[in-house]
Amino acid sequence: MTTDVRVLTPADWDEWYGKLELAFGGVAEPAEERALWRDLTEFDRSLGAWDGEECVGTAGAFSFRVTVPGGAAVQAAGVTMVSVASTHRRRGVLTSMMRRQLDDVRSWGEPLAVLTASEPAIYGRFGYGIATQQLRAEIDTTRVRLSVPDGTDDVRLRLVAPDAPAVRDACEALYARRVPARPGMLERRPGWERLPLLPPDGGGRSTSPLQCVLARRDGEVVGYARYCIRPDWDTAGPKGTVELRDLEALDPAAYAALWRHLFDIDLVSAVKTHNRPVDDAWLHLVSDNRRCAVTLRDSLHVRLVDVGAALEARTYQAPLDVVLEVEDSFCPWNEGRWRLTGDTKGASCVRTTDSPDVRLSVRELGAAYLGGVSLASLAAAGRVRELRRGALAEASLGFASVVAPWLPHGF
Ligand SMILES: CC(=O)SCCNC(=O)CCNC(=O)[C@H](O)C(C)(C)COP(=O)(O)OP(=O)(O)OC[C@H]1O[C@@H](n2cnc3c(N)ncnc32)[C@H](O)[C@@H]1OP(=O)(O)O
Repeated sequence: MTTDVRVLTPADWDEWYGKLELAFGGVAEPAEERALWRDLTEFDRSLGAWDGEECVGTAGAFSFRVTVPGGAAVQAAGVTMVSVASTHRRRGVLTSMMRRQLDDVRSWGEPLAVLTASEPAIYGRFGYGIATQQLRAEIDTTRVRLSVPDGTDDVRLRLVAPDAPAVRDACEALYARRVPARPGMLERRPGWERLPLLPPDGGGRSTSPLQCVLARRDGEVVGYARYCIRPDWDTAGPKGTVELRDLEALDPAAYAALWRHLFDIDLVSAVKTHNRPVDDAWLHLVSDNRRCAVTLRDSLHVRLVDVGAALEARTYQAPLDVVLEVEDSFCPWNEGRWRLTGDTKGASCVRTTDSPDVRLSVRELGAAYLGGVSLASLAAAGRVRELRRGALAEASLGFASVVAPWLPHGF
């Protein structure tokens, strides 16, 4: 079998996207969501694998800018919409698309590729490491109490229509202010503001439409939460759930006021959240974390496409001067020794022939890159080797991030 991997044209999008849907089980997406993904598709960055006239593989790449430790926004290819037809699986079609895509990303001068995986086992072989986790929780609000900080009562909350242009713009402006504060967050380019406004549950009738509460202090918007309500009843009475989509706030009082609102809604007994940072502050406001059913799941996978540029683009929490010996069989241009020096102000990462201090593969570098996975813990798993005593601690401290990296939404 020979497949031809080529750039997607608008005329082929319907077949291409149909094949993607089929590979994910064949349940058609709601029309609004499908239309959004079509509008967001960057055709010249998307690939199809063709067996004659038939599309048998898909892979897209959005143009993202992702926050890295230190607050810079770094260009990244947001790898997405990857699939191979069930008739053509396990014959190397994905591998050929990943080969072409990473070569393309390199030629575009983007130091990073990032993705979220349908299954975490797929992408390590291509040099992606799991860099962020998402925290999921189902909080029993009949038993768990919140302690809120001073000033919470000064925050005024209003229920508003989430898609009213002024509301949407206020939420986007606040989101944009939050982006540099946390590694892993994505700048939202025009069009992407539609993503958090998609109807919950595909517009089905088992949940409420999306609701939005805006937090204001002295007239200024200081936070927002968007959620829906899934009502439920049993013989004992109401037991609905608040399903939180997103929540951003500029300060602790606004943040606490929004969470208190979610806890206080009548006729519900749980707040469910499927994607929060692992260091989210509500974990310290609750009276009983055992009744919050917290779980973690892998989220953003990071691939350093240009090791030197990527490591220079971020800052380091503690001064470091280490020689990294990098293995990268899939992108051999990264292989070899790199001297990384840096601190909180900036960094340099250049080729060297000096003796290596730490040996690791590009996958481990990707995992550690945003500061949420410690090089020391990877070393404890045998995935990073310390070759100079003290170098591992130096590198681990330097790479760590003060706030946990987090990807706020899928793509
Ligand atoms: C970023 C995103 O869009 S994530 C979405 C990914 N897509 C899906 O999950 C949709 C359903 N699945 C599929 O479409 C396909 O099975 C894919 C894309 C996951 C894999 O495509 P294939 O063409 O079969 O992969 P390919 O033949 O190139 O496999 C390369 C290697 O990956 C391995 N591999 C492929 N899929 C998986 C998997 N799901 N889990 C673990 N290993 C896998 C193969 O065994 C092979 O290993 P080897 O090199 O040791 O022999």
